[in-house]
Amino acid sequence: QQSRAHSVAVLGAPFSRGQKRGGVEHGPKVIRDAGLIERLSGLDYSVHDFGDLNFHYLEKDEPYMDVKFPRTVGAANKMMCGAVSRAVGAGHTLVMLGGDHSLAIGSVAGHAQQCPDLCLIWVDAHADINTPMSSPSGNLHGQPVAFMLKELQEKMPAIPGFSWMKPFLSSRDLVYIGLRDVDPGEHHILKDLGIQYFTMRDIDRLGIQRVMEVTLDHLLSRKQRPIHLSFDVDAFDPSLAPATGTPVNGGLTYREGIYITEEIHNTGLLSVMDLVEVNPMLGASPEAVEATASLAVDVIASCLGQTREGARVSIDEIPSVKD
Ligand SMILES: N[C@@H](CSCCS(N)(=O)=O)C(=O)O
Ligand SMILES: [Mn+2]
Ligand SMILES: [Mn+2]
Ligand SMILES: [Mn+2]
Repeated sequence: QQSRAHSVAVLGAPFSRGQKRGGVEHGPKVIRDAGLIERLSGLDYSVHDFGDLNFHYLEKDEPYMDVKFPRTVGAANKMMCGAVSRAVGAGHTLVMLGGDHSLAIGSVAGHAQQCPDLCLIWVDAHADINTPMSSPSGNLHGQPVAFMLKELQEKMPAIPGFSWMKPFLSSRDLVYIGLRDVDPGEHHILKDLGIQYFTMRDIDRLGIQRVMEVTLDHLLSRKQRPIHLSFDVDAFDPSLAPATGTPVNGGLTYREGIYITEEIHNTGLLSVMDLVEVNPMLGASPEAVEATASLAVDVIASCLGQTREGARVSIDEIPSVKD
């Protein structure tokens, strides 16, 4: 048996109140049903399935400054923060299964409690960096990054449910890949803060190999540090990942997405990853749901060392060809 060099923990986060479309709370189940644990068990990790967090949807949770379900989302992220901090503190590489992208607030905050020098790679069609004032929808799954950034602190009102956290991330420690649907307020923030981002146009111009080279150089050349990958399945083209809440045409190809995750694996620095926004109720057919969930499993497995060239095994592990 290969040495189990690392330990990976899987944590389900069945949560949907960062947006309005029901079903994304079933994301963890369909990703597990697509064989996630089995696939990870075949890699060089010991796999611990922590099951699903049990979130409470508060009955009374009136909008605040048009922000929807602030107290429910805030409480969910406080729970998420504690769970992620404990898992990383126990030495696990962590895979968080969403659930909507508002959960990244707690996931990255919990990771930062253990690894304050972490860097964040956000793979998404969207920037998810609206403030409560700039958000066109009031949905908190479009705002998580704004809650993390120290440079936005004076622009962020005190939202009920979020008094437990303080911004912890510097904008230089964040890179976006896959953007193609950015709101005006978000674009202003990206430019104002000088955040490094690669849109789908940049990927068309530079190619994914160069995008990853620049991304990893930007984040790691000064200092090697833990990587948090927050991967929204809607980064992929909707033809590949149809079962998601905010699909946008012209997304990542399968090969681009897998190249991103292979390069992140090869740094040896991946510490926490989120795989969010799989919504099985939004697939037009069972096949569409299965395709989206199976893609999520491929992305996670590739982050954790599954390769397209095959795994290195000792010769005596290869079943001899029976004559
Ligand atoms: N920018 C829009 C859409 S945000 C889409 C959120 S996600 N997590 O990327 O699906 C908004 O803020 O409502
Ligand atoms: Mn998105
Ligand atoms: Mn997102
Ligand atoms: Mn989405």
